[in-house]
Amino acid sequence: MEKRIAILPGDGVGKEVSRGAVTILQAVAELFNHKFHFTYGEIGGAAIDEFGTPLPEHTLDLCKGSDAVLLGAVGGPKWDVMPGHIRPEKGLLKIRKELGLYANVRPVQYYSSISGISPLRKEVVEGADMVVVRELTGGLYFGKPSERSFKKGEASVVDTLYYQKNEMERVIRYAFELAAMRKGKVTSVDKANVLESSRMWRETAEEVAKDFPAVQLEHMLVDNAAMQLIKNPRQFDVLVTENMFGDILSDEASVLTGSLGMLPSASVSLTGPYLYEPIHGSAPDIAGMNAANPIAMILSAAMMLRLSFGLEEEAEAIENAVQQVLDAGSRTRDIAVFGTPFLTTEGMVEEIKAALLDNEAILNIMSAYA
Ligand SMILES: NC(=O)c1ccc[n+]([C@@H]2O[C@H](COP(=O)([O-])OP(=O)(O)OC[C@H]3O[C@@H](n4cnc5c(N)ncnc54)[C@H](O)[C@@H]3O)[C@@H](O)[C@H]2O)c1
Ligand SMILES: CC(C)[C@H](C(=O)O)[C@@H](O)C(=O)O
Ligand SMILES: [Mg+2]
Repeated sequence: MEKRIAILPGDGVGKEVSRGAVTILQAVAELFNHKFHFTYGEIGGAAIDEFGTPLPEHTLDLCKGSDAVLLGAVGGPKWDVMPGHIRPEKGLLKIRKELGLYANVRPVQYYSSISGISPLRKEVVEGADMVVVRELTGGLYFGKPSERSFKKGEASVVDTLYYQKNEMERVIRYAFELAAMRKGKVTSVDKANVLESSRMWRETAEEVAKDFPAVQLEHMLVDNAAMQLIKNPRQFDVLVTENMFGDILSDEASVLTGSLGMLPSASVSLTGPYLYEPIHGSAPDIAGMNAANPIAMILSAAMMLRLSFGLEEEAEAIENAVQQVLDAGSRTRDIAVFGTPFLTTEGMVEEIKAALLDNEAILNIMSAYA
């Protein structure tokens, strides 16, 4: 198979983890005899520095002309003080809007070999397996009016939570389709006791549910959902929710796995290429230190192979390699028990690559950690 993949490393650890994902994809191409053409584009702070805008036209064109897009992360303190309120994050919001990426799919998978890393008790997190489906091109992030150019000292400010019904309908439908292939339950998360938009969200969920008689629908208020996620995470299958609620709940859900560095995502559209990115940010506190966990990015690449290219076996090969190195005891700092040895970003990528290319290699890793 021959595919064009746009790589947008972005800022901070985004650059380090996307290098890792490309290494793994090259190994997959070699192993399974595919041709992946990687073309690099700028986004976020890196694009501001070079072109004065967080999403240059040529980056957008590159993405539109590719079969899939892999994105690292954007942002960092360097650009928090930019004049004219040019923010790296605006590039991310714009690419999501321009590519029509209406649903952001964030699987939260429990790995038994690193269960000790979560601050939650093993009995609570064991077996947790859910997907957060986050609406991605509407809601509070995109509603107008919005005073994105708030200036210090102003006495009032406005952000707007706006949705058209069809924007709710398509993402909720996606969640139901996903649940029908999984455990058959959708938890629709809203704030219907306060927000009018949430009342429409609830009504829409009820309407979509009629087309999926085998899928159970429950409604949950977002504040309760935040609590239930860490109290009893096994109750969840697919959660579907507004843009900002989904942003917050998915970072929270990463605590079940032990680290933000473990959670991949896929953003799907009705027409153009899908975009894949870890859910974490540019991690300025560890950027440039070869310390980031590349697994979220590598698992995002696996999601790309499965969802965009239909390469199920290849996706599974990556996921199995990740599972194997974790089972064998390989750790980056974020998932290492305090005081125990850990690998660099590159070290982890090399071990995953070795596991992918040669199952024998994993035995050597295991003996090294024994
Ligand atoms: N999709 C994106 O591009 C994205 C997502 C979130 C935040 N951001 C941006 O990133 C910048 C920093 O934001 P933040 O600090 O709130 O969130 P962050 O996700 O960058 O980091 C939060 C914490 O998680 C850790 N972490 C994140 N990814 C990790 C990884 N792969 N391995 C190990 N540890 C990891 C960081 O070290 C930090 O302690 C901001 O500018 C923010 O806007 C971008
Ligand atoms: C950087 C920011 C705009 C972004 C978001 O809120 O969508 C991030 O937190 C994410 O989760 O991808
Ligand atoms: Mg986020």
